Amino acid sequence: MTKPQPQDDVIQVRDLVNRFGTQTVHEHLDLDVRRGEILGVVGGSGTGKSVLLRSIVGLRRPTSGSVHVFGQDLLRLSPDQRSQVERRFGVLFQNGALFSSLNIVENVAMPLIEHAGLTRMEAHALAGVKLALAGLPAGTETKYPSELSGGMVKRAALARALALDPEILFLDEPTAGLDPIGAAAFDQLILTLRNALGLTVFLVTHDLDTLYTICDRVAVLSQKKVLVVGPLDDVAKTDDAWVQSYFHGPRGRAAEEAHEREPSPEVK
Ligand SMILES: Nc1ncnc2c1ncn2[C@@H]1O[C@H](COP(=O)(O)OP(=O)(O)OP(=O)(O)O)[C@@H](O)[C@H]1O
Repeated sequence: MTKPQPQDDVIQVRDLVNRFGTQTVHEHLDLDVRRGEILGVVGGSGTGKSVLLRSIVGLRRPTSGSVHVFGQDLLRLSPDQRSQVERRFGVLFQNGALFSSLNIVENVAMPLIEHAGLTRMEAHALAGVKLALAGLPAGTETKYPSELSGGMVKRAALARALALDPEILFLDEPTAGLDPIGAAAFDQLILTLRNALGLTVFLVTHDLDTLYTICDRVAVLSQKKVLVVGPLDDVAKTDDAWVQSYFHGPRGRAAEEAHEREPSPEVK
């Protein structure tokens, strides 16, 4: 008989506390992220979704508690060891965060030159592949971020996040500011990339359509912790005022009905 295997978690957050002065954002927060899943993280404004993401990727030292990514605590590693782990994940921040003084291909090539030691020519060739993977039309490589639409900037930033072939992709509000058609296309791109590359995706979002269309599990941040985490249908039944008004308010019902009309065949 096969011995049951422990859950294959790539991220483990335990007893996390984050305070800013007298404000407590997280109090004893626990969360596991499973290999290969798309986890949607939701919660009211200011519940600490971005602070959680920043704590996991090592950009913020929590007040207390622990965060392990691939079993390693980033804040306890030497700079070299840390850089090895950081190469295994890519981050797409809310505003895209491209360098305005570099054109698109230079933006994507930068991590390949800095972290993978490629020559400029090699990095530009590979950056072109990543841009195509992210769905950037040919001819946009030499444009500057200010010359592209919001949707294209997101795709370019996604290409940069994918530059080093990460195993985990962190996305902070990826569809914010996109029109519904652009947002739906971006959702499909994330799903396709996860399915093709086996990525694990940690996705902070307010977008109900994204949750219904591509997320395997949803984590709700409320009352300074993860109030509930699980498949969306289970989470939506939680007896909590915010959960009920979010999932069963007019926008929640519209997203659910749209999903029932056109369920995504690709979600695991
Ligand atoms: N560097 C900081 N200094 C002080 N307070 C901060 C800092 N970063 C975040 N906060 C506070 O922590 C709280 C959580 O912020 P966070 O950006 O994580 O919320 P969020 O859930 O992502 O919100 P939104 O959905 O509006 O983006 C907010 O009250 C914010 O003001």
